[in-house]
Amino acid sequence: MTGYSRGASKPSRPRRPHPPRRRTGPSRPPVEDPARLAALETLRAVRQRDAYANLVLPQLLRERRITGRDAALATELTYGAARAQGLLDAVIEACSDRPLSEVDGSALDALRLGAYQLLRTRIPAHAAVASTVDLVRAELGSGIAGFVNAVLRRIAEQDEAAWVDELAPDPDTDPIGNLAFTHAHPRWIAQAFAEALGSRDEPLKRALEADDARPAVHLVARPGEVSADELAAIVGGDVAPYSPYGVHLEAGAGDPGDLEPVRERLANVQDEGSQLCALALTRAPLEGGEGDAGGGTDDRWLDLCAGPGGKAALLAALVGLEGGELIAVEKAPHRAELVRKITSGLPVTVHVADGRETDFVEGAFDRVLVDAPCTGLGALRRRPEARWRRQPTDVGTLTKLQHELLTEALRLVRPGGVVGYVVCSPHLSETVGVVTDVARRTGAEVLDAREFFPGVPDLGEGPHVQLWPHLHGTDAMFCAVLRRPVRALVNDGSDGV
Ligand SMILES: C[S@@+](CC[C@H](N)C(=O)[O-])C[C@H]1O[C@@H](n2cnc3c(N)ncnc32)[C@H](O)[C@@H]1O
Repeated sequence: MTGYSRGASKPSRPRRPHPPRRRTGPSRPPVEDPARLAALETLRAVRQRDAYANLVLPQLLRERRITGRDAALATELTYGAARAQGLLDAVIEACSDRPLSEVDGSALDALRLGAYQLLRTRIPAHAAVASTVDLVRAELGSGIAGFVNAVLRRIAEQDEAAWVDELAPDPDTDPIGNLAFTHAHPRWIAQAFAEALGSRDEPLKRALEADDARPAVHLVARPGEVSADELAAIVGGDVAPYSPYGVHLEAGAGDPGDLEPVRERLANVQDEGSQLCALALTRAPLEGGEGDAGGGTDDRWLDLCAGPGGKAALLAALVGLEGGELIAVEKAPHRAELVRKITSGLPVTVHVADGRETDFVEGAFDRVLVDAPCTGLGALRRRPEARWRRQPTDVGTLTKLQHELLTEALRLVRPGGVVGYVVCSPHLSETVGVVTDVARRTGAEVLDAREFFPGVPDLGEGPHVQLWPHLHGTDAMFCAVLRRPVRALVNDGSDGV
């Protein structure tokens, strides 16, 4: 399986002038190629035990003291091969004498690593093939090395563009499938992007292209501690275009966790889109005067899905400057612990609880953030293997939870208070679908969220905001802002969904 549905137009296989040569005999001693070995082992962990490449690889690099150019090479090859997996698999399958399901898993990892070097890097073909084959021979023996050598040599016969031309679905009959293949996305995800963008041509192409590139790391300066200008000067980055607290680092600038301001808790790693969505919640005007129940206050904020705590830290720093406090709720205990760590020193109380079943009284908060669990289709750039792991069936389970959390948030906010609903996904079921339905059922007022993203261009027709990598340089975050009416909330008795 390659992850692409090519339907009736399954391509003919290329000619194979050289049948695979099977080598036998004694294995060579282990190769001295720490970068590729680390990449191969990470790809194996991703395949075998559903590991996350961006957790496994940094740990391997640290343990083996792999630094500098070797670390950069290992990172490029691992994340690149994980991201492009479906495209690579289609090419590998076209060059193999057996279906992928019959290829040994470890050999497949090596083939992905080799194919990525051949198709998507400037590493000379002979070096890409030889280094991969050496690794396989040392790790798996000469027999498998011969097979890998034969497949990689066939892949090397043409470049990525030629393979795409040969294997991608016809752009005239299946434009979305063609763009999905070309930019290494599963078709259903490209389809979801197309629906959110209202386009199956140039905007979709630009969105998928940007989503396939390595993202820059963004930092957020902690309000009240350091300004974005100061942070940019300290870390050698650029002040972000839209977030007053944001700083962009150069791609490949090393581990941001090693930066002194991050170690000293003056700054955190946080995508600029996440910063903007958290800030939107703080910018929406509240209603209700001193005489109203709970009215006139703005000092008790709630983050209903807080882990690992990036937005909680930003919100807490801001509410803290005004003498208020943030309550952070997180269901998973280990993620609640991360919230405690990242918000230490800030006015935050962390509760381990299900956000749908807390002990808080109705109307207890002035502002509530629901940064709901979601498919994460908006942050695929940052999670290399995620696009091939997520399934369309994940969407239904998540939208049910999203409905329930947003409904509860509207109960917990005071009349006249505001709720920010945020997901890191452009999938319409998780975004507009959830908000429209909950607003209809509860009678909550949907505000024009674009007003709370000052200076940010290309925000479309509103009232919700959908950010995009190709338009804003951020993750594809979605943000809606709802206000609980000063009159009572409607309860239509249904559980939603
Ligand atoms: C998108 S993440 C939140 C990211 C976070 N706001 C940040 O900026 O770092 C969603 C979080 O919700 C948590 N979660 C899932 N189901 C939940 C529930 N029923 N109640 C509360 N938290 C939940 C997940 O464990 C996850 O940590």
